Amino acid sequence: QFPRACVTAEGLGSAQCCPSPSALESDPCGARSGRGQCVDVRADARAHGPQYPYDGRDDRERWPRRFFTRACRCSGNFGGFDCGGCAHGFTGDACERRVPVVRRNVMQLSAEEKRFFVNALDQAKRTPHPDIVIATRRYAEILGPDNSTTQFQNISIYNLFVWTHYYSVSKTFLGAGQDSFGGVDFSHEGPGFLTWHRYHLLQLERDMQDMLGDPSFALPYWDFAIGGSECDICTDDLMGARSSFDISSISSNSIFSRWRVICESVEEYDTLGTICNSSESSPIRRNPAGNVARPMVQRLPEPQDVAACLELNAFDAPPFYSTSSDSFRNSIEGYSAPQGNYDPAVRSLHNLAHLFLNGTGGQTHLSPNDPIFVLLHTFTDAVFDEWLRRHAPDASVYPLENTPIGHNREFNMVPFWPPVTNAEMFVTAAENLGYSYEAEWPARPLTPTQIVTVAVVTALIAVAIIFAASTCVVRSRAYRTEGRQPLLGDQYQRYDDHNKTQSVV
Ligand SMILES: O=C(O)c1cc2cc(O)c(O)cc2[nH]1
Ligand SMILES: [Cu+2]
Repeated sequence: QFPRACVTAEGLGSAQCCPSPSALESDPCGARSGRGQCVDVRADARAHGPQYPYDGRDDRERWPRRFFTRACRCSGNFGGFDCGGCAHGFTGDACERRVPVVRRNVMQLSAEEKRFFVNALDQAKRTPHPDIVIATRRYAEILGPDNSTTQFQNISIYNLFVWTHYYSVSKTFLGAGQDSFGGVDFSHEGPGFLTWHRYHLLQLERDMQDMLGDPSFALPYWDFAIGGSECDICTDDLMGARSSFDISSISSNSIFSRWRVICESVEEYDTLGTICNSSESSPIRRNPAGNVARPMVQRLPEPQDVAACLELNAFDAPPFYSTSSDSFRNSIEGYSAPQGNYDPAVRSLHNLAHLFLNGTGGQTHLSPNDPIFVLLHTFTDAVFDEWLRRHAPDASVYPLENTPIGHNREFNMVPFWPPVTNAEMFVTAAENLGYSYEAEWPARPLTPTQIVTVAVVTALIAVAIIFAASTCVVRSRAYRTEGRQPLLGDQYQRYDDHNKTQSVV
């Protein structure tokens, strides 16, 4: 994805993408007013893991340098591909004013807020992106036959969100007649899973803010860790109920029954070496809890699964892949159990929520076509943010090298523009990224040490109470025994006193 202003044959030839924020004058990146500067794009050259064995065969290696080597870097609170906009959470001519962007539980929105959100998504599905276009061919074929046209297309704001995900997971084309290579994923099965999806949501949220003219617009989230086999957001006031006529379709009362998916012809792209374009095809398919062949994915994650993964101390662990154990990232992504142990049969948390949907939302090349993707991923990002908050990690906790290609700390996330590294998203949202979550987290489960401590303290207290009570009983018995053998004089004295009191009354 690149700015429309950059994808002319001339622009690609120069390998520079530094547009001017004002259409009236040439002022790359708004440098004259101090908004930003046109700089060389740095791309990570450190070793990646063994999963990807090629070099130079894929446009996404050392992203985005195959296409452009110079881009805008914005100063202060300025932002955007030409520095004509503001960083997230800022507004005003000089981007000097903070605006709160608070992501809330979608189930707690009022009826009017729900309607507004659904309509805003539908507007994003229909509104062409004002600035960004998508490549529909690999770089080798990006110029048209006359060498003056280029293979890019306009796309709607929401479909761009779908396309970026597809592009990041697509296979490497190795040539006509050869199988494409599928052991590559620039946004899943590695530490970049959380940072990539965080930026993906930020881009959609920002595009929708601009579309709505409201810099405080916030995407809500779906707390999918509610257990059971009910999709609580699958109602016609939110993501659409089940159709009464087709178990895998959305009810015609929901606007989402009219949505059509993009990027469906994945076999064609992989055999011909083409790329998904903005053409829409069939409706969204969804059949929550309906995968009869896989009982394991018929129930949503449990609240304690979230509590358990938040307890994991290590952000990620070698080999920084979908096989990692004791990795917070692999647990929330859902390839290992919430407690951290890797088991190839397990699907938990984020992955389980995808597979539970059993349809468009459960296939990586298509999943964002179902708008539930947005809410599923804001929740995943909320858990990531809570982990960052509790564990306060240093930047060095994110691995610098030997992760699967695309996932090293300084790698520019594919295919975002302007370039943004995984490291830039490995920070707490409220303080650094201009948005926050309104969320409550399930109580932390006790550790074995804490359980033993509580048991010992409880036992000691019980012993103390029993000891005190038995001492009292023994003493009062002794007292009463003494009282039954009084001195004779004493006894008459007490009897007298009693009578006196009575006579006064
Ligand atoms: O099989 C999985 O675990 C699985 C499916 C799926 C779909 C998707 O869109 C994701 O982002 C992840 C994912 N994992
Ligand atoms: Cu996902």
